[in-house]
Parts: sequence; structure tokens; C-alpha cells
Amino acid sequence: MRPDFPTRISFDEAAGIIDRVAASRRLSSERIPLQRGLGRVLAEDLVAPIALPNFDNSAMDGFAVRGLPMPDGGWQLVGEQFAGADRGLALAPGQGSRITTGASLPAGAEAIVIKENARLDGDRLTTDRAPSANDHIRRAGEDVQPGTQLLSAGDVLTPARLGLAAALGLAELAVARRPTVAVFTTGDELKPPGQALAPGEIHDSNRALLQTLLLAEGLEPVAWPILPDEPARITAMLEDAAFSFDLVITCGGVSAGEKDHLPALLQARGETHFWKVRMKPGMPLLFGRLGEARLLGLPGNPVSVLATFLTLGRRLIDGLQGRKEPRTHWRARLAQPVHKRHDRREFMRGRLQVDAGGQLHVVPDAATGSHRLAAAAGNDVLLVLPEGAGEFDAGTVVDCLPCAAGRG
Ligand SMILES: Nc1nc2c(c(=O)[nH]1)N[C@H]1C(S)=C(S)[C@@H](COP(=O)(O)OP(=O)(O)OC[C@H]3O[C@@H](n4cnc5c(N)ncnc54)[C@H](O)[C@@H]3O)O[C@H]1N2
Ligand code: MOO
Repeated sequence: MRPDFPTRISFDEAAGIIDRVAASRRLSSERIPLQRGLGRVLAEDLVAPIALPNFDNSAMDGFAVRGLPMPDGGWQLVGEQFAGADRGLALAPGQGSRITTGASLPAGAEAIVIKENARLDGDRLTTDRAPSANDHIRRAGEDVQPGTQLLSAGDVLTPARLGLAAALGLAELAVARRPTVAVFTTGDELKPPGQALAPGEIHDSNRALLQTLLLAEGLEPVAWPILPDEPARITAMLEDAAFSFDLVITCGGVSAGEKDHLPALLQARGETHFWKVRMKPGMPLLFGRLGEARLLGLPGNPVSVLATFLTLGRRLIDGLQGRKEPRTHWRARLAQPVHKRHDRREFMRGRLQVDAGGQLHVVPDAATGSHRLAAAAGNDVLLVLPEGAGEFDAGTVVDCLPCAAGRG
């Protein structure tokens, strides 16, 4: 019987379904103080309420002068203006005043003579370095004009953008709420790290991997104890989580084995948006709805977790928050040829190198098995080989997605 949901779909079809579901489930917005804004997605456009700089001021410590070139005998010093309250100084031709960096420019000032180039003799100011008009003067509005749209809804807040908002006098910004995420690992073979293994058991590595992938996105995942391969337990725990979380992410139990219960669970108790994507690794990826939550069932192999999360999982999280800014990716030349035997889009592990001419190269890792966590740990990108089997010659330009968050 044909399943009544999309299956064995292309990567682009899966991305399209994720985008549509995310758009229909867009999270509400909230106002937050700037200090909590890093990495958040703006929910409204940011329009400058004031100019930056908001008044003409000096870029250097020294003297503001009026009268260029320097009058015979220099300028006459008539006052001082420090950063802070504007004293309302006005310079007549031939006059100058002390000034500090960031201080309001006295009316009439035409240039700043920096302190190191100035000679002061009583109230006479001279210099050997003839200043030009506007030297070291920062004009009101030269960075930002009031009314200019600086950021758009969907942009991501960086330190510089948060600093900009502060400079504009905004104490809070409206951002998309972050999705709440429940994380489950499943499998009778799993033991937490720190516990001894019996024959047939392995340590649960996906929990640390997935939790930190989510933390790197600024989310605060809540991880459950390891689930046994028992359908009733799995159903109860996942339905419980689906009540209180926006997103439930599981690892393992989504392919064809006797103990792979998740696809049937979702079909019986929720809704399947898709199951199985023509990608490698990560082919058995499952996506659907359980209760009001979205459920993302990642394949159990650790490298599949990495690849499916970074490509499609993160896309869902971005979409739920209305993120429009694309993710960073590089284009690099294959340092070695790759013979691709299958038809799926492949996300191979690779290491970036830059040559003396500034050209990026990527060295594909021969350890392609989706259990090869050491190979993933030793590389810094997922290099993307498009659909279709065949030879990819050395020098072929490929997309590379950073996969070592936290390394800078
Ligand atoms: N007959 C078929 N067999 C398999 C298929 C298939 O299509 N037909 N797909 C293969 C692919 S591709 C993948 S990927 C895996 C995915 O399997 P599951 O998602 O069902 O995951 P499990 O079978 O539970 O585990 C797979 C593998 O990963 C290990 N694992 C699971 N959880 C963890 C964890 N938390 N930490 C560390 N390692 C974990 C598990 O022990 C298995 O070795 O299926 C293929 N088989
Ligand atoms: O697609 Mo599986 O994720 O190759 O190992």
C-alpha cells in the first residue's frame, strides 16, 4: 500500500515541506532587553529614531580651530569643550578651543588639530602640520540618518547590531520567541557516559551531540532519560513532551528495524509530514506532528544526527522564528577527487584549507560511515555533493557548511 505521506523525497522537497510547516507555525514575538538579544531573530524592522552621530563632534583629543590655513601667529585659545554637557561654545575666525574625543564641536570650528601636533604658548596655538578642513571631525548623521531602516524583521542580532540598537537609544527589541525543545535518545543498547558497558552496549553520544548543537543555536534543550525500545513507553513519554514543548527531537528508531517504532507511532498518534529523504547520511529522517508539537526523528547514527540537524533541523528552528538571514556557507574547491556511488545528496565531512592565493580548498574525509564520529570531530565542514552518482574531479567547487560550532 502506498503511504499517504511524502517518502523518499529529495532534499529540496524536504526543505520545502519544513519551510511551509515552519511558516504556518511561526512563533509569537516578545520584547527583550538588549543583553539577552544575542542570536535572536528580530520580529520587526529597526528604523533609526535619531541620527548617529547625533551631533557634530571631535574624533580626537586636541583643539578645534576656526580659520584655515592657520592665521599668522596661530589661533587664539578661547575655551574648552570636553565630552559631556555641550557648553555652547562658538569660535570666531582665528580662534580655537581645547576639545576631547567625542566632545561636541564648537560652532564655527573647521578642523581639529590633534594634541600631539599642537604647540601652546600662553593662549597662542600653533602647529607644523597644516590641518585641512574637516580633519578629525565626525559629522552628525554620517553613520545613520534618522528614519533609515537599518535592520529587517528576520535579521539575526549580533553584538554589533545590539550595540547599534543601544546607540540609537533602544533598551528593548521585539524578537521571535525561541522554540522550546525536548530531546530524546532511544535504544536498549545505550548507557550514559560514565557508566560501565555490558556486552552489546554503547555509550549514548547523541545526547551530548544534539544538546550542544541546540545550545549552539541559543536554545535551552531539555533532555529526557534514555528511552528503551518499548513502544508504549516511547509513546507515553513523547506525547507527554508534545504537550509542553514546541519541538520534540528524537534520535534513533526511525529506519526499518524491528525496534524502529517512531514512524508507526507518528502515523497512529499524530501526522507524518515526511519520512525518508534522499540524503546521505540521514536518509531515514522523520518529520511530523505529535499533539501540537513538531516531531523531528533523527536517524540514530551520530554523523546522521549532525548532518540532519545542521541542514534540516536548524532550518525548522530558523523557520519557526522567521529567520530570513541565510546561514553562513563557504564555496571551496575539492582538494581530491571523489567518486560518488549513489544518487542522494551527500554531506561529507571535510577540512577547509586556504592556499597562499586566498583560494579555499576542502579535503574530503575518506571515513564516510555515519558511525564515524572521530572523522566528524576531526573536520570542520560538511561538504555538499549534489544529487547524482559520478566522478567529482579535484578542483570542483562545492558548498561547505561549517559543522564545528564553538571553534570560532
Ligand atoms: N534495512 C535497513 N537498515 C537500515 C536502514 C534502511 O534503510 N534499511 N537505514 C540505515 C541508515 S541510513 C541509518 S542512518 C540507520 C538509522 O537507524 P535508526 O534511526 O533506526 O537508528 P537505530 O537503528 O536506533 O541506530 C542506528 C545506529 O546508531 C546508534 N545509535 C543510536 N542512538 C545512539 C545514541 N544515542 N548514541 C550513539 N549511537 C547511537 C545505534 O546503536 C546504531 O548503531 O539505520 C540503517 N539501517
Ligand atoms: O543515512 Mo544513514 O544516516 O547513512 O547512516
